[in-house]
Amino acid sequence: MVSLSTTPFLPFTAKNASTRIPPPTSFSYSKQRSNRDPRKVVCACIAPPQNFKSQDSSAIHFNGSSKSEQLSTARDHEDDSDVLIECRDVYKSFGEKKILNGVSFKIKHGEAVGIIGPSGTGKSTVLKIIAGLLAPDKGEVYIRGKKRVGLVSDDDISGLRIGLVFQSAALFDSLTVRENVGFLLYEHSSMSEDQISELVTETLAAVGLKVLLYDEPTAGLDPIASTVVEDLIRSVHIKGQDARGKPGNISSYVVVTHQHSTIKRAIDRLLFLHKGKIVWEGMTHEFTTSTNPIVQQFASGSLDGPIRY
Ligand SMILES: Nc1ncnc2c1ncn2[C@@H]1O[C@H](COP(=O)(O)OP(=O)(O)OP(=O)(O)O)[C@@H](O)[C@H]1O
Repeated sequence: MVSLSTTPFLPFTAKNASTRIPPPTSFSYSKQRSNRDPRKVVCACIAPPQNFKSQDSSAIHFNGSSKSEQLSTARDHEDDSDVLIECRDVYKSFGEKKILNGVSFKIKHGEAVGIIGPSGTGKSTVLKIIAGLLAPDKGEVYIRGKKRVGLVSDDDISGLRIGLVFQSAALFDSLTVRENVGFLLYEHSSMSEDQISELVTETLAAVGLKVLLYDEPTAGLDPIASTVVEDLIRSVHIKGQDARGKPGNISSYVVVTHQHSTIKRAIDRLLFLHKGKIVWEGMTHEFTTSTNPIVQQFASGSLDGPIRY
C-alpha cells in the first residue's frame, strides 16, 4: 500500500511546488500558545525556486574517516534476506526522452538511503517507480522479494506500506515539528491543547508506514527549518527515537536531495544516479574519497545540479 500523505493532518501535501500558501488570516494558535510574532508565520515552499543557486556549490565536504569505496558489485554476494525493495535493470522513457537506462539497486531493512545526482537525471522518477506510481518500461521492482506487477493499486505488496512525501510539501518554517503536525487541529478543532498534544505525539510515534520516500524534503528551507525536518526524518526511523524517546516505526527510508546538510544528517548510504544509471553507491562518508571520475566531477560542482550548501 502506498500512502501519499502520512496522516490526515500532517501538512506535507501542498498541491503545487511553486505555491506559497499565504499566512493564515487568524492564527490564534500562534497568538495564544506561543510568543512568536504571527506575522512571521509563512509557509515554507519545499520545492526549490527554479533559479535557486547555492552560495557555494564548489565542493562536497563530508566528515568521515573510511578510506574504502564500496561499489555495488562488492555487495552482490551479500545476504538478501533483509532486502525490502529492489529495482532490477529498470528503464523509463517519457516520449522520446530516455530517463532511466538500467537502474539497479537494493534497499534493505533499517537503511537510510539517499539518491543524489544531477538535475533531471531521474531521481524523482525512481522514487515514483519504487512507490508504484509509475511503471517501468522494462525491468522489475521487487517488494520483499515479490515482483510488483502493474502499479501499486493493482497489487497487494505483502503488507509493506510505502509512503511518498512529495517535493511539493509545505511547512510553516516558524513553527516546530509538533506545531506543524498539529496545525490544523490547533486552528480548526475544539480539542484542548493536551488532547492535541497527545494526538501529535501518537502520530509522530506511529506514522504507521514501513518505508518512507522523501522527495527533496528540505529544498528551499532555511538551515534551521532544514535541521528540524532532518531530525524528524531520523526520529521516525527505527534506528532513531520518536517524540516519546522510543524507536520510530519506519523500517527504511529513501531521500532524494541536493542538500548537503540533509545528506550529512539524515542519510547513511548514497546511490549516485547519472545518465539513467546508478554509477556509484557507498556509505555517505565514502563519497568524497571515491575515485570514480563522474563522482569527482559531481563533487567538484562541474555537473549540473550539485550539492547545495
Ligand atoms: N510525467 C512526465 N512526463 C514527461 N516528462 C517527465 C515526467 N516526469 C519527469 N519527466 C522528465 O524526466 C526527467 C527526469 O525528471 P525527474 O524529476 O525524475 O528528475 P530529477 O533527477 O528528480 O530532477 P531534479 O533534481 O531537478 O528534481 C526530467 O527531464 C523531467 O522533465
